[in-house]
Amino acid sequence: MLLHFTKMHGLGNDFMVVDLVTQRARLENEEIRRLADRRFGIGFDQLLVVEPPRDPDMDFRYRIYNADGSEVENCGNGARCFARFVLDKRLTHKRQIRVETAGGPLVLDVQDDNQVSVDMGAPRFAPQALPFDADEDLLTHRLDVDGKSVEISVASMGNPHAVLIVDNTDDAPVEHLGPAIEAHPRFPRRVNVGFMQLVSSGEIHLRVYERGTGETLACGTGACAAVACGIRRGLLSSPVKVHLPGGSLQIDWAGGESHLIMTGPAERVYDGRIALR
Ligand SMILES: N[C@@H](CCC[C@H](N)C(=O)O)C(=O)O
Repeated sequence: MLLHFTKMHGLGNDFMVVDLVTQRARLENEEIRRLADRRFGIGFDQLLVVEPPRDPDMDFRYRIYNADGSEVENCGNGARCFARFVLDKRLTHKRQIRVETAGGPLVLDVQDDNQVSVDMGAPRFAPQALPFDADEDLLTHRLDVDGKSVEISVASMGNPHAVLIVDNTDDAPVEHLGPAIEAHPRFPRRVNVGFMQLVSSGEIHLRVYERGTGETLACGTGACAAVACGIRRGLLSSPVKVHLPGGSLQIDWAGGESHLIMTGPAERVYDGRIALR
């Protein structure tokens, strides 16, 4: 069968977006890995699937798969592309869209300048929220990696994040520490790893080694987690501009149980069809 899809990106974090409201398909793990391959397939960091909601108070169900085929709880850059996609494909006329994800509900707001703001919910720092093997909810934790002790903060944005502060993201040890922390036994469901350089109380540089994908040009939930950890530690104050290799996002967060708002662009690249095996 031929599956219609749209290739999109949010700051270079790229997606294959598939409408399973008007099409039928079974996308198994092996098929997703084949489609994600940048030489033998379409190539993407995440596959985003639009499904009808199971909860009548929601507009859609938003499902997310990493390039390695694993299904995950949340994707921030993907959420902005999801909103553009359902409007462009006329699956809704609403500019405020409520979606259910495996990590909880999200509210997506498409603005007049085509920027999309996403209510990402409240960050959670308790180790069991990720999960992370630690006795207490601390601002920072020590983690032994390859015989060295590194300082991390942890946060869940529906999906799990570890955040390290580095002097300069340009020469941060992303390729070495990223995979080692992603697969660290204290993170039983693996983790996304952010490397944050503080520029001022309202500006950071960030690189993210994503669980199930590797380093991407931008990670929306990673930006939210880094800002939440920075504000909680008293190092940042809202709003914070986050500069990622693919571009910049704005994150607003008043702290505590308040919801974090992420604002940034969402771009369509092309529409296509591909034969499924
Ligand atoms: N690119 C994303 C995050 C995608 C999921 C992540 N790799 C995970 O496994 O949790 C974003 O923009 O948030």
